[in-house]
Amino acid sequence: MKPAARIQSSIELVDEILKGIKPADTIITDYFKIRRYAGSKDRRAVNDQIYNILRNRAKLGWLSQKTDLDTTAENLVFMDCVLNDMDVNDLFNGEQYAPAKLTKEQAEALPVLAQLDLATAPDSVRLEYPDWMDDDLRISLGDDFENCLQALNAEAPLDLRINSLHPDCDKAQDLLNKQNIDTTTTEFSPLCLRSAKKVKLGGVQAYKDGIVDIQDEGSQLIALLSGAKGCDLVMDFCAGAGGKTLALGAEMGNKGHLYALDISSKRLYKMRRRLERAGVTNVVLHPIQNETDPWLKQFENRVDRLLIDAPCSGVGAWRRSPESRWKMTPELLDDLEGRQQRILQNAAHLVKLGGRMIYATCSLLKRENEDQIERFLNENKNFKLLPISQVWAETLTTPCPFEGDFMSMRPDQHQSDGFFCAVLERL
Ligand SMILES: C[S@@+](CC[C@H](N)C(=O)[O-])C[C@H]1O[C@@H](n2cnc3c(N)ncnc32)[C@H](O)[C@@H]1O
Repeated sequence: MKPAARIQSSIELVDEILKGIKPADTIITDYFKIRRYAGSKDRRAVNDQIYNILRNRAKLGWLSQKTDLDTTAENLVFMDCVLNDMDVNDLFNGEQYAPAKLTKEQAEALPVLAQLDLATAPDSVRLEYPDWMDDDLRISLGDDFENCLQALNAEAPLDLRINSLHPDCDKAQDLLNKQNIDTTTTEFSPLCLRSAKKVKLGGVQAYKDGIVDIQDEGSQLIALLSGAKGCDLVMDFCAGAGGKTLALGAEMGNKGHLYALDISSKRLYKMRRRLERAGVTNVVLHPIQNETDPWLKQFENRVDRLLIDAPCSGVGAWRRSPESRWKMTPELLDDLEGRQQRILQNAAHLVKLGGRMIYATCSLLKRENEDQIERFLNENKNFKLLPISQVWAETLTTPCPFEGDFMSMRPDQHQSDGFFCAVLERL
């Protein structure tokens, strides 16, 4: 593809992504599936530009206000090209497969764009977060506010979890290496291999054979801290498509019973193929209506480990889906907070005496994390919070980086996505 044709592809894709119907990566994959003429370099160039635009949405919005350009796909791509010193007069040339010639407004914007200094933009623009989250983010991130938000807007590495159930698990890194996938081990999860480069895993044998699966290091740690090893009855209450269920099943060595529940049967049943590939056989998939589903009654006071990987704002995963930050609203966040409270409150009775409830989110907001635990403990004197260093020492061999009660993984400090975890024991 000629450079101008790549720009035209970016415009078409951004236009589709702005509709907000499907996730960006799905839209990009589908787009290139039917455009076989695009080579891997073309795809990479377009992909990089799209993600650059998604990571700089607030900045491009601010520039569009200053230049009186509407935030259409054409204008966003145009401004991205200008910011990256591309020759827009050459690229926007109106030829076949290329973008239309520069409009009068775009041409007039060029000298204005050259003068604008993004460093003078408000924090929410510079650091790419919704303005309404300003107080919550400052309260939650404290002195790390700037560093953490910058890290949340950077490209994420690919984290893989070694499947300890597989007989070749010790060879995982070598097997990946043989397919030219360089990985490093990480500091906290003994099962994590990290690749700095994006890799399409579909054709990778170690992935197809279930020796590794995709899982961020922070998410791996939550499964390990759950301490499911040796337990008879473990429940993954918000199992989704099974990221943590797979890891819990491996920890249990396929012994005992692992119930994976979710209100979305569609998401839950997506797990089947992953379970098969990983050779996890002790899982029962069960969709529930909600946290008060009568089916749950049979498990009252019986569960050894109850993992609540609660629905949340996903702030900690912003670097993986940069566009998600603009989909959250104050109303949605209030609603999520209510749901988190209800799930904690209604599922807690399932835990047996001496059993543990593990509450986790991929959020960094205090109101979804520490505040939820504080509220729950105030209302439920039959639970106590275990210091995370104690739980870590029981379940992991790596040094615990946390001194307080909670695990709080952050991209700026631990190079993982943002994850929170608290472990409570039933008294
Ligand atoms: C953070 S996601 C789970 C991710 C998953 N555990 C993983 O590791 O891949 C939260 C899940 O909670 C589910 N959920 C929301 N409300 C729920 C409820 N009341 N009871 C059970 N699951 C619920 C959502 O459908 C969603 O799949």
